[in-house]
Amino acid sequence: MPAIIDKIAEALHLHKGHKHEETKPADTTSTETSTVDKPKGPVFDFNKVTVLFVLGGPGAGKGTQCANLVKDFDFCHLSAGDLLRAEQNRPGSTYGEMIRTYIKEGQVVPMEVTVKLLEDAMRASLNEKKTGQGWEDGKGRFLVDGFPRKMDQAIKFDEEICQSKMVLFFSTTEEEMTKRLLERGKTSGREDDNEESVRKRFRTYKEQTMPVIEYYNKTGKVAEIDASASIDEVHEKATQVVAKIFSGEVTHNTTT
Ligand SMILES: Nc1ncnc2c1ncn2[C@@H]1O[C@H](COP(=O)(O)OP(=O)(O)OP(=O)(O)O)[C@@H](O)[C@H]1O
Ligand SMILES: O=c1ccn([C@@H]2O[C@H](COP(=O)(O)O)[C@@H](O)[C@H]2O)c(=O)[nH]1
Repeated sequence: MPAIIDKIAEALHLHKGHKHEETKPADTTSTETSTVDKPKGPVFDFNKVTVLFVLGGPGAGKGTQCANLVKDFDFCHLSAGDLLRAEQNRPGSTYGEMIRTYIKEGQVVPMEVTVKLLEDAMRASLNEKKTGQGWEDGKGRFLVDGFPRKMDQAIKFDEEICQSKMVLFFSTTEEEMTKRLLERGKTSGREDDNEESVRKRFRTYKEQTMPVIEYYNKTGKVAEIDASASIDEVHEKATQVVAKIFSGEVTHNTTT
């Protein structure tokens, strides 16, 4: 493990038996109770916890559409970028400066940090005992937005946190995404909504995130949604796709 990852893992207590030593919501996790000599499996049970990954290029409209889908389907929306920005700004965080640098450079933060933030947020949400569709009997449903950005994150999350059900892939042209990001940059205050960072984010997207989408495409889990139209039109398409995923009508790759 490279030194920085080691340091991160140590501070996150990842060297000490990982999830099997942590408090878990009793009925959403795998069945093991002992902390030793057990085969590692996902922390959360796929049969109770539904995870839809939400991918697409920078500025494709992932966050916008997630906010709409939350209202339609009672999802818990977890944006990996938002969790990282919150950690960056948390007083006393060991990783604040490191996260700031990675985000400004459009690079993917070492996966241990992001996966841990997501796991903690999922656990907190499940322990909150939300009400609404899909939250009865210890169940839960999550839109994990802007994640996984890189193959190592995809494998780690599916194997150790929760097997994802499908990927919502919002696609549009780089030209349209750039236009949206630079417009957003006028008011967002985000340190990466400027021309230089946007260029770097697109490079990372092509080199590291597109292979993740290709990987899930090969495993038949990608629902591609054309995100070029207006927010309302894309929302309409996304709602139909998610409804079909929940009804079992969509179980393999689709394009809308
Ligand atoms: N269909 C759309 N048409 C026009 N503008 C849009 C559309 N969808 C989103 N936008 C706008 O584009 C900008 C980027 O959208 P959003 O933040 O949802 O993208 P994102 O994919 O989550 O971006 P990032 O990956 O950078 O976080 C926002 O200002 C949003 O209002
Ligand atoms: O899994 C992730 C997700 C995000 N990042 C970093 O955050 C920024 C911003 O992400 P948005 O989804 O656009 O809000 C991204 O460019 C990465 O630097 C990450 O490292 N890992």
